[in-house]
Amino acid sequence: MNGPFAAERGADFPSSENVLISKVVKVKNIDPLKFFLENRRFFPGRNFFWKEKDSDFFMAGFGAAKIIRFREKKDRFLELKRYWEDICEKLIINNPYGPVRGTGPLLFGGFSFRPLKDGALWGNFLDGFFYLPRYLLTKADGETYLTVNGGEEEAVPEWVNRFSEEAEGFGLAEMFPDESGFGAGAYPAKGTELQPERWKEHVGKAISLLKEGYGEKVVLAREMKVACEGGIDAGMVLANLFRSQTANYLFLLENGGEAFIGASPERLARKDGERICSECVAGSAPRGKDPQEDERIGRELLSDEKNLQEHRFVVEMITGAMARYCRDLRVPEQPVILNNPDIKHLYTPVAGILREDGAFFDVLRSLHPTPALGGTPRDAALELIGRLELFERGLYGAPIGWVDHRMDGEFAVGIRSALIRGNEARLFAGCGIVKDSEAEKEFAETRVKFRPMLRALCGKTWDDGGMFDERE
Ligand SMILES: C=C(O[C@H]1C=CC=C(C(=O)O)[C@@H]1O)C(=O)O
Ligand SMILES: [Mg+2]
Repeated sequence: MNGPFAAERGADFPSSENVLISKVVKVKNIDPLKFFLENRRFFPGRNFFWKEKDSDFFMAGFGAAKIIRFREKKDRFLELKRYWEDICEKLIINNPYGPVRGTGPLLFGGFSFRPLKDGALWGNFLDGFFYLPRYLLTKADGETYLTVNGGEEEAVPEWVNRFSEEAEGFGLAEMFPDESGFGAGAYPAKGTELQPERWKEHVGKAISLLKEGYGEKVVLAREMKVACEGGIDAGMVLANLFRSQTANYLFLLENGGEAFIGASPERLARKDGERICSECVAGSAPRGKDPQEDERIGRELLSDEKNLQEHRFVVEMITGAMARYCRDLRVPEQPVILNNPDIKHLYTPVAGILREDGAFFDVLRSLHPTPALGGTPRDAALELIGRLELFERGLYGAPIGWVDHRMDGEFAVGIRSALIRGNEARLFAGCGIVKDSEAEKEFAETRVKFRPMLRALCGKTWDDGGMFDERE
């Protein structure tokens, strides 16, 4: 394997010889986000946060009982699956509450979009990066649980109890006292679009190649850089996203001095017992300025041939992949509109019953990347992405989420996301290119997709002027 991190040590599966003890206790109901923001300082660079899409399910992970950071040998999904099964064979679980989703031993993390070629941006995450958290706070079905994972049984640590008592006393607004958001805009920030003209040229090339019959669809993404004097607090960005992106997944994955963060509308797969589901989210339009305009844009999107094409490739592929593993597959015939604060999407849910329990990793592996992030046919699209995209995707557009010892879990697609490092953030946004695409329109679509993260980082977007005119 080439690249600057090739010789790095410790980048593999850690030993799985020891018995793992996982203890679950119910704790007083506390606000998971507040709890996370207040206590992540005890485990610098070793935390994660997850909120499920459209639900009141949260997980906050603190510290690591194990860190799993690996390169692909042959098949990352199956390599991780084997490793996790091995750990799970030696588990002792002390959980008096029965199987509550998201409690007990589980891995949280993400894969890279493809095995990395160049470690410059994503070297610390490698091809897969997961935690078995030392402490895990879970909110599920209105109850709050704490899981403690380690080599021996341990009482609930003092910092958890202390927080429970004090939690009533303050809100998010007190943690981030700033009128323009939870700290957003509190310091000067500068946004730079990286190589926008070159990106449009490459989109033009992709359109020509598709017209020549090279393929049907390819997703091309681009990057922005936001620099903030005085550093970026990933916790503040998370709080801002939490406030604005209520229907989306919310994720933060810390890795030492770096953090991958996002608010994605797109589910890759969710498994709960034998039930499994995925989602087709592709085809986009901006929100209207008032309810009438918004309704009109929605109606037009539902009958717009170019966007319907983008969407159809995703439905065909996901349906085919799920059919290999499921029975009783349910797929609506027509998409509906999925609304986010800045953007509308075409949306089709896909759900079924797994024929073989434990096949979660197999499903993930066959779904990723769907044509919402790769293209059709997959191999031709991936080749084009390699040739035409101007950065390495890493965790952008890749599966991020969790899996437990029953092989239940959930993965989102890591879009509407950013990588934060020191006082700089890299933001990513892409769009589905088909034969009928136009480079300028696709460019405008990526600008809409950057908006939520820009606002969460610096309280401003394109409309506010002044800070986004510089280009590299
Ligand atoms: C690739 C992205 O969005 C995908 C998901 C939904 C809609 C898309 C579209 O309409 O182009 C993209 O396929 C992104 O947000 O970076
Ligand atoms: Mg699109």
